[in-house]
Amino acid sequence: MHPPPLPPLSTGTGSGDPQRAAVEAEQDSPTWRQLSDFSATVGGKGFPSPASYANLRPRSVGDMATLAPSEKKIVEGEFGYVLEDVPHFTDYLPDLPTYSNPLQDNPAYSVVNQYFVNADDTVPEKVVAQKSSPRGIHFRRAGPRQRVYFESEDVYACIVTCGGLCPGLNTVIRELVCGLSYMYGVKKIVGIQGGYRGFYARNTMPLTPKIVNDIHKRGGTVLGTSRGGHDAMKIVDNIQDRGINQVYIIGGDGTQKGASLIFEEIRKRNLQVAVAGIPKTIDNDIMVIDKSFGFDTAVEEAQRAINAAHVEAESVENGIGVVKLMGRHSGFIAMYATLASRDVDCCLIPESPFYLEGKGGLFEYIEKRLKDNGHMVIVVAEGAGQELVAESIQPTGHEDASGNKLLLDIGLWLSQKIKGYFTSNQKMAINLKYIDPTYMIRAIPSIASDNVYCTLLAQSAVHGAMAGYTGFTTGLVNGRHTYIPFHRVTQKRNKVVITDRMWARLLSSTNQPSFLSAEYIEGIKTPREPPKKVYVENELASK
Ligand SMILES: Nc1ncnc2c1ncn2[C@@H]1O[C@H](COP(=O)(O)OP(=O)(O)O)[C@@H](O)[C@H]1O
Ligand SMILES: O=P(O)(O)OC[C@H]1O[C@](O)(COP(=O)(O)O)[C@@H](O)[C@@H]1O
Ligand SMILES: [Mg+2]
Repeated sequence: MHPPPLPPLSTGTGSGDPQRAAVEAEQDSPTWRQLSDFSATVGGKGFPSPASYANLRPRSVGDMATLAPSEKKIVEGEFGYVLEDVPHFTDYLPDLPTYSNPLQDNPAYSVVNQYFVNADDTVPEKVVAQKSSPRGIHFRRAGPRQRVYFESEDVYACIVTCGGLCPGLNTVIRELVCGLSYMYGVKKIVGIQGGYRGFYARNTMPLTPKIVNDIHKRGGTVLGTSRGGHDAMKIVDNIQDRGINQVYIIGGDGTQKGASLIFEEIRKRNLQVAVAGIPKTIDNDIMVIDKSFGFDTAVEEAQRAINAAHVEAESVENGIGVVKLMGRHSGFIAMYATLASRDVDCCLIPESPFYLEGKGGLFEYIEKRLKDNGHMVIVVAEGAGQELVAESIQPTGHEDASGNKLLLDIGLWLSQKIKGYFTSNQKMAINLKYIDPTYMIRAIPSIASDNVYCTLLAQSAVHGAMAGYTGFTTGLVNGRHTYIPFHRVTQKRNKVVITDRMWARLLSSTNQPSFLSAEYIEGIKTPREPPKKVYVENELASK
C-alpha cells in the first residue's frame, strides 16, 4: 500500500526537515532529475538492467554525456521519494559490455537465495516517519549485482590509505584484497604506499590474500599514510599510465574530497576507472553514515584511560583525573566513552562551549564535586575549548599538510588552569593527574565488531565497483550498506547536536553544568559571552 500522495518536492513539503530543505536548495543548481518508474527491470540483453540504470538515467544518452562531472544525480519518485544516486560508467560510457557476475558460480554463495541485490533497492536516510511524511531521501543499496562491468582478468585494482590512523585500516585493506580475489577472481591488486602522494612518488606493493592474511591483527596501515600531497592530475596520470581501473580510497573527510576530485578528472578523461571511497574517521565526523569503523574500538580503548584516571583520582584526597581524547571538531568519542564509563563527572566537547570561572562555570563545579565526592574525572575532547586556550596561548595559526588547523593542547592547558585556580585561591589542595592516551587509542587493531563492519564495507565497495558504480563512498545508513555520492559526505561534518537527547543523557549521567549562558537559563548575564552556537548541527566543513 502506498502512502497518500504528497505535494511534489519542488513545491515544498512543509516538513521543516533541514536535510530536505537542503535538497530543495540544491535543486536550484543544475541537477540530473527525472521521475523514475521503479517497476521496469529491462536491460538491453534480456537481463535485469544492471543497477536499474535503464530506469533511472535520462532517456537520452546524449544528455548524460553532456553532464558536467560535478552535477548531482538526483532522481525523484512518487510520494516525495528522492534518490541521491551515485555515478555509473553508463553515465559517460554508454556502450560498455556487461558480464555475468562470477559470484553466481561461487560454491560458497550457491546456497544463498536471492544473493543479488534487487536493482531497485534503496535505503531511506530517515527511518522515523509520520503518517503524512514524504518518503524522503534514499541512497542506493550496496551489494552484488547480477551483471558486472569488468571481466575478472581485466581488473587492475589499487588501494590507498590517507589521513590519520584509525583502528581497522588493515582490516579494510585485507577484506578488499580477499573480496576482490575470492569473490571476483581478481589477480592484479596493488597497494599505493604513503597516501595520495604515493601514486606519483612511491613504488606500489603487490597485495594478495596471502600477503594480507594476518594484517587485521595489527594496528596502523601496512600501506602507510600521509597528509597533503593530493594532486589530481598527477594521480590520474599515474592511474592511467599503470592501467589501473579500480581505485579504492580509504580515508576521512579530506580524503573523500580528494577522491571526488580524482573521480571528476577520470570522468573528464572518459576512463573506465571506478573510484570507490571507504570512509575512515576515528572522530566519527563523516556525515550520513551511522558510525565509522574504528569508532567502537576507540571508545572501548578509551575506557582503559578513564579507568586509570578514576583509580588515580579516587585513591588520593581531592584527586582529579583529566583524560584527553581525540575529536578535532566532533566530540563523539568523548561523549560515548563518558556514557559508557559512568566514572566521568564532566565531559567537554568542541560542540559545547564552556567557561571556567564564576557561577555555573567549571571551577565551581569541580569544587562542589570534590566537596561532595572527594574526587572527580574529567574527559576532554582535543577540539574542546579552543577559543579559551587561544585567550592565553597565542595560536600558531599553523595547519597540517592537509590544511587541518593545528589545535592547541586543551588537556595540558586545562590541567594547569585547574591547578592554578586551587593553588592561588588556597581553596583546597588538589591532586591532579593528566592522561593523554590519544595516539595509543588510534594505533591499536580493531575489535571484533569493527572487524565485521570493515569486512562488509570493503565487500560493498568491491561489489559497487564491479557493478560499474563509481564516485561513491560506501557507508552504513540505518543499518544497511549503501552507496553515497561523494558530495553528501564531504559538504558538512557530522557533529554532536547538543540539543539532541543524547547530549541530555550525557548531562544527566555526569550531572555536569550545561554551561549554557545564564541568559538562557535564568535570564541573568554570565561571566562569559553566551555560547555562539547553542544548536550545532552539521556545520559546513570549511577548511
Ligand atoms: N579539499 C581537499 N581536496 C583534495 N584533497 C584533499 C582535501 N583535503 C584533504 N585532502 C587530501 O586528503 C588526504 C587526507 O586528508 P586529511 O585531512 O589529512 O585526513 P582525512 O582524510 O582523515 O580527513 C591528504 O592527502 C590531503 O591532501
Ligand atoms: O597528529 P595527526 O596525525 O595530525 O592526527 C591528529 C588528528 O587525527 C585525528 O585522529 C583524525 O584526523 P583525520 O580523521 O582527519 O585523519 C584527529 O582526532 C586528530 O586531531
Ligand atoms: Mg579529517
